[in-house]
Amino acid sequence: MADAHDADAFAIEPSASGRLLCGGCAPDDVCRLGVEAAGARDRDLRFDVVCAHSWHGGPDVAHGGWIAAVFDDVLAMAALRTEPRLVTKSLAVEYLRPVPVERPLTVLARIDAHHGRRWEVSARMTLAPTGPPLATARAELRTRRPDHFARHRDWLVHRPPPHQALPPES
Ligand SMILES: CCCCCCCC/C=C\CCCCCCCC(=O)SCCNC(=O)CCNC(=O)[C@H](O)C(C)(C)COP(=O)(O)OP(=O)(O)OC[C@H]1O[C@@H](n2cnc3c(N)ncnc32)[C@H](O)[C@@H]1OP(=O)(O)O
Repeated sequence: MADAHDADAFAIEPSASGRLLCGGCAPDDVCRLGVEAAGARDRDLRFDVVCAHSWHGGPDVAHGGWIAAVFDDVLAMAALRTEPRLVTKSLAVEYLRPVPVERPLTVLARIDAHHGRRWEVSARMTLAPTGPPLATARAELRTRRPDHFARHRDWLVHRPPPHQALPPES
């Protein structure tokens, strides 16, 4: 994991059990969103996904934010095999049918195009093992510039949180 002095050394590496996990999930070696990589099929990466009841938004149906987060995760993973230093630039989700909680789901994700730092990726979510789409997503990813996190920290250091701001001059 990157330390405070070299945030740009941050890159996803397989966890103890071989999973590719984000920085928040890696210490516990489990994806809190319920996403498990399940292999490749033609151009698609396949993921087994279950929405825990705690992520419900309506009665026994998934919160749309959980669906978007799952897509963000799998779309990054689709490109991660080639490029470990990515960020999401844009993400568009189509919510087509309610997504049930506590039901096995399948998500297929693929790279549609790649030019330089720019990646276009897409994914679809169905009931497992297949069926009509419940939701689909498209995203544009960027390969991070080498100083991405350092630039962010430099930018932030000049914008302290309000309680640290200097009192107004009397
Ligand atoms: C938190 C990171 C996690 C990464 C993990 C990924 C690996 C996956 C791993 C494992 C499986 C788990 C999956 C998890 C997946 C999660 C993926 C995410 O959700 S990533 C988080 C959400 N996305 C962002 O935080 C991007 C925020 N946006 C940006 O940083 C920029 O807009 C960016 C890089 C997308 C722009 O790229 P350009 O190529 O279009 O343009 P340019 O020239 O680089 O920058 C344009 C302007 O944006 C600002 N900007 C760009 N980068 C900046 C930076 N680092 N700090 C401050 N400002 C920046 C500056 O104003 C700049 O203009 P001036 O250079 O000043 O003229």
